Amino acid sequence: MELQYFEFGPMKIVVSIAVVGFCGLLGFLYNELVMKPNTLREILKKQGIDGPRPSFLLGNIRELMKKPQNNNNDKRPIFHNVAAALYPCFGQWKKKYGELFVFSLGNKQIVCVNQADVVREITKHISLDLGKISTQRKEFGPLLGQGVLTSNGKSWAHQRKIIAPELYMDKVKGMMNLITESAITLIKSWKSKIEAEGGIADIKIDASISTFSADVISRACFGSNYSEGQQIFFKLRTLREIMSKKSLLLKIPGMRFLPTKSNICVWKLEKEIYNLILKVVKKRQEAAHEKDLLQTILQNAKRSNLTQKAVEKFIVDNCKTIYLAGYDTTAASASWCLMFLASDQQWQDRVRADVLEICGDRIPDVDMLPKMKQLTMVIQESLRLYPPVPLVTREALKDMKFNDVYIPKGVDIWVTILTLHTDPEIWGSDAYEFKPDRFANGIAGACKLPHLYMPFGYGPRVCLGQNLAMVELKLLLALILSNFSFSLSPNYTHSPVYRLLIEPERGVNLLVKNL
Ligand code: HEM
Repeated sequence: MELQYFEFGPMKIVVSIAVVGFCGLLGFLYNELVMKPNTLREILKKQGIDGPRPSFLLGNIRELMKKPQNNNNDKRPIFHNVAAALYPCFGQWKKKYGELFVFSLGNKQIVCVNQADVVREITKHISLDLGKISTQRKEFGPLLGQGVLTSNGKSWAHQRKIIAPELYMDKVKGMMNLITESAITLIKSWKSKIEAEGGIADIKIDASISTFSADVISRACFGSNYSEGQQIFFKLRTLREIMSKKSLLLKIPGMRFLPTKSNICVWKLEKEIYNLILKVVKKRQEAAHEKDLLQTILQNAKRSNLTQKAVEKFIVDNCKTIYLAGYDTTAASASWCLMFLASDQQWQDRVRADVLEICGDRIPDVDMLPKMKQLTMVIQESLRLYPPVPLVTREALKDMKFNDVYIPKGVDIWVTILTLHTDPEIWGSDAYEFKPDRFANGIAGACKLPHLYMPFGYGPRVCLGQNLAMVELKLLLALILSNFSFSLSPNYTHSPVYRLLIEPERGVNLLVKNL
């Protein structure tokens, strides 16, 4: 037999590397998209946790995208079953597969939990093994970075320890003057509109509410003002809107560098936000300033042994988190509260009477806000029906057990706040109605299982800004109620939409007049 020698020229080396690389890629994709998801599904299925069959690559994305047929121009009655309007598939899956079911998004297996005892165990869990969506998941990277909202383990604990004290109630009390000034600017702008329109103005309130909440975050946390932070907020909102539509596509390497339909490139937007935040930081470093959140973040970054680039990233990611987490959430909540008060004249009168009794003609201060019980009830009810963050996610970073349910490492857990907040079994047959009275005896008196009311999330990762958010909401609403009376404008179209937050897609139009 003759031996044949195989000569390796440069071309053959390149081809061999390409073939080996291609086979490796196929193997990797097969493992990620078929083997791993199937193994996890089998483990869950053995415990009776079943769910809709995933389609290859995209999982159940097609079902999630299906919306009930509706024409947004229709003037339909306002109906508060937001979950059914946004994601009918969740209701169908729950009906078919029970309180715990699994579905897929790409290679991710997600267990949706509606079972009260399992939710309780999850909310009580404090170990670092139950993390947030993993930082390795690049699709959310441009928006959230690796700040306190998305990091896990010791890195999260370190960041939370730095940021949390800056948003404790005693610090928020110190922000009252700033918040009041921002709210008064809004009141003045509405008064000018009313005057210009001859005594009654049709106001699309969203822009002014957003400016208020952006101004508060900029001034209270970053010592700048809205006009300086305006570009950052605008670009972050654009990025959030893109991410809410394209998060799965952005998993594909290279997608961040391609322009989207509206000709915006995610990578460029991310870079611009990065540079804008660094500009605010640089300005701060040049000028001495009183201690606020930005100052605390800067001091801690300086003290660390990180490289210059890592220090910058630490600062930018955490500033981005606070700008993002604290801005649109509060604005959306205020808009929904005003929508409810405008559509229910009795409640508007009742809350106003309460506010006026407490404040008279004075501007509300820190001691007055806790006394506004009727207003608190309206905010709580609005956050129940329209929680701006409709689901809270976790990832099992290790194999975990909640009651008898075994969740293998790598599976995501979704607690869908929106469905828990409107479950007739928990809230009664009037679960979809606006009835703030249910909170007359606090959350414990409002429903059978109070731990399932969680507009600010739960456990060790509960919202850091809830004190600030409640003070902002109360102060703004109290000032609006004591200056104006208002009703829904004929131009209002009820249009809740999910863009990582539940917000009114077409805004909220009110007819406003001076009291
Ligand atoms: C009405 C307004 C707000 C709502 C409904 C809201 C809701 C939430 C929810 C549901 C979470 C997730 C909690 C979890 O995973 O269990 C969260 C986290 C967070 N929120 Fe808020 N939030 C609001 C306002 C704010 C404000 C004003 C700030 C800051 C100024 C803020 C900062 C944060 C931060 C930093 C986290 C991450 C906490 C962590 O992972 O350790 N939020 N928020």
